[in-house]
Amino acid sequence: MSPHLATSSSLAPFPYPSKARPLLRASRSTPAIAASPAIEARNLRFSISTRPEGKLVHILKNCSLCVHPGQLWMLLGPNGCGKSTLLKLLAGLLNPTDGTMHVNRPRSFVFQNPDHQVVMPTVEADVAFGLGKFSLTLNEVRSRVSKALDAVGMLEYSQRPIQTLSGGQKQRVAIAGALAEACKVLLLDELTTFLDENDQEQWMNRCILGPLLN
Ligand SMILES: Nc1ncnc2c1ncn2[C@@H]1O[C@H](COP(=O)(O)OP(=O)(O)OP(=O)(O)O)[C@@H](O)[C@H]1O
Repeated sequence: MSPHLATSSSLAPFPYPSKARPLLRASRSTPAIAASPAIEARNLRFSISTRPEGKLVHILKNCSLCVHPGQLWMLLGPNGCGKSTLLKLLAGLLNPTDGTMHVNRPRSFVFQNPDHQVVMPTVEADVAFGLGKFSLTLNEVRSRVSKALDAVGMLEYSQRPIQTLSGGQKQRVAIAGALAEACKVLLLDELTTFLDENDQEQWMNRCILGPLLN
C-alpha cells in the first residue's frame, strides 16, 4: 500500500484522492497556485534489495504529488505504507529507483524521532548548528536562532541542556533548526503525534506557516 496523497482541484489527479485531505491551507496560498510547484514528483518508485536473499522489495510504486508554495499538506496512510520513505526521497536522503522529482531549495527534513536530529548540548547551539554552512555573522546567527526559537515557543529554553527536554520540546527544537535555515520546503515526519487535532492546526499555523510565509 502507498501513502494517500493530499490533493485539490488545482493539482493533477492522484491515485488516492478520496481518502486524502489537506490538514490545512495557508490563507496566502491562493495567489501562489499560479507559481511553479514547490514539490513535484512523478511516478516515484523506491525498491530495496534484501540481504542476504537479494529479494527485491517495492516500498513505493508510481507515487506522484504536486504541492505549491505556501501550502501545507499531509500524507495519510497506515503504518509501514511508505510515508517516511516518500519524505526521505523528497528530502534527498534517499534516491528514487525510478521517477522524477523537483523540490525547491533550501529544503529541510524533521525526523520522526527528534533524538536522530538534535545533536548539540544546548538548545541554542543545536538550532545554530545547521547555520554553519551559510556565511553569516555572529549577530545574524543569533538573530535567526532567537526568531526560530520564538516561533516554536522555545525561546526561554535557549540555554537548556537538550537531554532535559521532553520529546515534543525536542521536536520543536528540530523544527526551529529548519526554520533558522530559512527553508523553502519543510518536510515533517509525524510531527505532532503529541498534540490533538485542534492543537495541531493551531500550532501549525502559528509555528510553521507563519515563519515560512513571512
Ligand atoms: N531499509 C529498509 N529495509 C527493509 N524494509 C524497509 C527499509 N526501510 C523501510 N522499509 C519498509 O518499507 C515500508 C515503509 O516504511 P516507512 O517507514 O516509509 O513507513 P511509514 O508509512 O512511514 O510507517 P509509520 O506510519 O509506521 O511511520 C515498511 O514496510 C518498512 O518496513
